[in-house]
Amino acid sequence: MSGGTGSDVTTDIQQLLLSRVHDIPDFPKPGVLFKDLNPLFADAAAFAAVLDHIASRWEGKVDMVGGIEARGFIVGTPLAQRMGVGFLPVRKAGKLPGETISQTYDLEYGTATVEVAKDACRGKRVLLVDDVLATGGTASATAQLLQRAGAEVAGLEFLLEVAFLQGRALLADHEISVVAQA
Ligand SMILES: O=P(O)(O)OC[C@H]1O[C@H](OP(=O)(O)OP(=O)(O)O)[C@H](O)[C@@H]1O
Ligand SMILES: Nc1ncnc2[nH]cnc12
Repeated sequence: MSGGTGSDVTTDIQQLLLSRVHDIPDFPKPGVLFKDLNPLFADAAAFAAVLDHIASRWEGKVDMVGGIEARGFIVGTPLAQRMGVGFLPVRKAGKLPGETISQTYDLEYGTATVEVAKDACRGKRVLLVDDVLATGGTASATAQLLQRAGAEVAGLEFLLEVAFLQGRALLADHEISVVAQA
């Protein structure tokens, strides 16, 4: 789902994914409806189908898959393996050894800083992946980070978009795809 239309196959994938999202009210703080994708990750066949769907969309168009700690690692590592490209870990502050570049951003429930190793993605076409697109703060900060690190952000892919938070508005300069919207 990139522009809001979809084939029957896409609809099947959307339904499959949505059937494996657990809504948790007031987590991690009051007023947030947390979208828990652990039921998808726990279902090998459903998760594989979703990963195959994403891989077919980006195959041949990227040199690396970048995943945002922590849930982006769950999605990004198996996706990179499927696509036959390397995985780029985008980590929260203070976790990476060596020289790093960092970017701070606001979250729906706090603030955070992401970091990448200084020379890990220079000149590479990177597909940035995460489980959820909410306010867009994490993804937008990470896209800026990768560009500052010399990468081309070839696109961004999310399993689930929390549409009412309008995170896409922060990512208007990028190609975005989401498997499903909630
Ligand atoms: O669009 P946004 O409003 O920026 O929110 C989306 C981000 O929030 C969640 O991560 P979180 O920061 O909770 O960390 P985690 O992956 O370690 O659970 C999610 O995995 C995204 O990275
Ligand atoms: N509502 C939400 N559900 C799951 N992950 C999130 N990250 C930011 N907002 C979220």
